Amino acid sequence: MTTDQAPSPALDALRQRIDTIDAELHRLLMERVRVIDGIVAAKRASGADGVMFRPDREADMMRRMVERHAGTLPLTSVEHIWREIITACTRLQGDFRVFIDGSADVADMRDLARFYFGFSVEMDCPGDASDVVGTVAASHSDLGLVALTERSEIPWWRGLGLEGAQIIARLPFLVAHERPADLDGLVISRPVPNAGEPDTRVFDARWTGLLPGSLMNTGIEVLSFFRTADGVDALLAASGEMSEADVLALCAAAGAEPDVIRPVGGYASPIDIETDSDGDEDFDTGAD
Ligand SMILES: O=C(O)C(=O)C[C@]1(C(=O)O)C=C[C@@H](O)C=C1
Repeated sequence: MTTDQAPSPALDALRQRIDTIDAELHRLLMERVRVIDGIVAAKRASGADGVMFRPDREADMMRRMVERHAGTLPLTSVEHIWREIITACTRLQGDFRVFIDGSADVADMRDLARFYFGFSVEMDCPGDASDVVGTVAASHSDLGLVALTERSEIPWWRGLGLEGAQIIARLPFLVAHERPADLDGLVISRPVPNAGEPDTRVFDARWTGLLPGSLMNTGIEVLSFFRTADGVDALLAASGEMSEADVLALCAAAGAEPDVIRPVGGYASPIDIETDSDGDEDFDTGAD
């Protein structure tokens, strides 16, 4: 049966070309999975266990994908297809679940989890962001997804630490004004074996007094903050090149003097796909 009233030889030829491309894509996917078998063996030989995600490697791959992309296929569609593939390839290395933050909008949170971790990953909602952190810390290789809000109802990041659950990625990775699955979120995991240096480091910082507006002018980003009775608990992001002492000094210069500052993870810098280095808008995100 054909869906076109008057199929033309030209249309037939184009469909044959599509069939050839689809068969080749499928063949390459199966070949990719055979390579993953080798990656599993290499990771085992190097003693890596637990979390199989390698966020720095994923970020590198995605950056190259953005650079080589051309044509009318929305970049976020390529991203989504690739996310499905990479999650399937990760699950072949060891099963994991994604624990989602129940304090965020459920539909937005599920969209975000599905977009980045695929349709077959098992999801669970243990409670709010603090419960996600605690559940991930107690797990072997599960991931957590926490929504990022400017002002937080709870200082959920207090449960993070470099030995337990920590921040490993920031979402969305491809930034555009309008895009699918656009909830701001952080991916939480137990330590990633042999992880490289992140572009951005994240700190739990606490001080007495107000949140100085000038803190943002120092190059430090306040990812989220919680007001305590006499001060502020903040989740701060700073360039990966800055040391803890640098961050402390910048905070002090802005008028906040943290009595606690702890590294709680880091992430690869998201890519703005609407503005390239020349300031041109040249990527189609699929937004209306
Ligand atoms: O390169 C790896 O370490 C892999 O596990 C492979 C792979 C992939 O499918 O490309 C899968 C998961 C990681 O997060 C990064 C990449």
